[in-house]
Amino acid sequence: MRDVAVELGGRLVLHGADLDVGAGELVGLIGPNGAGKTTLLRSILGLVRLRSGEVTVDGARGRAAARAIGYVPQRHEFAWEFPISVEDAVLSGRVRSIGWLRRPGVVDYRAARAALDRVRMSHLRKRPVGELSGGQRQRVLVARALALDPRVLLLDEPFTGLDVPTQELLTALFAELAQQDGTAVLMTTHDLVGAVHGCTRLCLLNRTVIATGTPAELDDPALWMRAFGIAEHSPLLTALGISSSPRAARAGERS
Ligand SMILES: Nc1ncnc2c1ncn2[C@@H]1O[C@H](COP(=O)(O)OP(=O)(O)OP(=O)(O)O)[C@@H](O)[C@H]1O
Repeated sequence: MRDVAVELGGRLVLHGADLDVGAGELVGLIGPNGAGKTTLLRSILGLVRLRSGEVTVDGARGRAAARAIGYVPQRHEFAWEFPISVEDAVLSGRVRSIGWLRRPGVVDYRAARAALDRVRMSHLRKRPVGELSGGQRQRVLVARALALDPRVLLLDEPFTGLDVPTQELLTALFAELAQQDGTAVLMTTHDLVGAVHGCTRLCLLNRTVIATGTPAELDDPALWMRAFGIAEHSPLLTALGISSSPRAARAGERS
């Protein structure tokens, strides 16, 4: 993503945003409410018009770029009242490959089962999606995104409202997808402590990219204060284990 600006409702919600996510990386996209995290993901998916700048995914631009991407939206964005089974919901993630009017074939069912296995949901594959708990729904959305074996995985707040075992299951899965499968994973989250411990790299966003770097490289309170608008002695810095004396070296900081 190079110098991306997005205007929504007449307001500039993202400007000058530069970000690279490489194969095998698990990048945490973090920032306060309204920072533009979802908008940034949507701009990668080609769902919002860029006012300026460009996004390329695996060499492709615009909607063509979306072919390489598996997307997990926020849970409330999916139509859970739709009368379909878990398996059908996951198969809907393969619609680009199956085609809208075709019936899924053996290959499609096999891929859906494999994706459900990865989130430990195979035993519920015949269950109507409307009967699932919040954590089970989240796992279905992840399986749906994995059904086409994407090279890039975009996750919008995947941990919201999940219990600790489900969080741990998904955290391990995202790490495995990055490290073993070489998937490029970009995830928005408000679980900052989890992001610091689980991500290979972080991107601090507040309408623009404030800084990117490994958690160790972002050990500078000034960056977090700028991104989150917090004070020098905020408990957040203590919780993240970031000392309150600014460092001279500011890895990846933009002027
Ligand atoms: N369709 C829209 N029309 C106008 N403004 C919008 C639209 N969608 C989002 N915005 C505005 O864009 C800004 C960024 O929103 P976005 O949802 O990307 O933030 P976010 O970082 O994901 O926030 P949160 O952490 O609260 O989910 C916000 O000020 C929001 O009000």
